[in-house]
Amino acid sequence: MITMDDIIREGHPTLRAVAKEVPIPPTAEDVELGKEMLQFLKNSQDPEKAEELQLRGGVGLAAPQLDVSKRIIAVHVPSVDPEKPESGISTVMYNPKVLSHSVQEACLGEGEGCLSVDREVPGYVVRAARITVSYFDAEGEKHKIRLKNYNAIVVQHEIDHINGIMFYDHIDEKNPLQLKDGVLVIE
Ligand SMILES: O=CN(O)CCNC(=O)c1cccc(Cl)c1Cl
Ligand code: NI
Repeated sequence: MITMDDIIREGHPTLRAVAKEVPIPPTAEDVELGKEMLQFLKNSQDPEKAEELQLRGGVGLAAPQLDVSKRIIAVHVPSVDPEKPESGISTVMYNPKVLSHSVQEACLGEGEGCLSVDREVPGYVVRAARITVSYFDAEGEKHKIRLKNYNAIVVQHEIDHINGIMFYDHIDEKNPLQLKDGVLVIE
């Protein structure tokens, strides 16, 4: 079971490496890793489990954060609206790839955080508001999905990790809370 002890922190070189594509269909080992990554996210969002296991909450996780330099990410974003269950996303993506993205940009009003960063880094992380992503699932099936708003932001944060990019790389150091016109602020 993955706990905080398995998560490497900034300064570890694996966080700055470009991770390698995995064979498709994924190996049993890579399937198991994906399952454990998704379970970690669910545990981290369960108040009792998070307390018991001392987990920081997360909506996404990338294999490099576990010192595994492979292009595997997990996302578990609960739908905020029970009427629209499809508004959340819960899946493991093997070799995810952004095929296209909107010109429209967006950011989270409260900024971003990262389990590999043990400090608050204030500032807007401006990303594409909508993305089209292709990826393979645990069975080796190819998917092509369109994401927007919070789901799109989270998947971009994770795909950054497999490319050695940290969220604060996107923050304008001189004006971290400066916002260009037209950037959608997601609350
Ligand atoms: O790479 C994944 N993590 O570091 C897990 C912890 N961070 C989050 O859950 C998180 C928090 C805020 C905004 C975004 Cl986009 C994300 Cl992803
Ligand atoms: Ni992160």
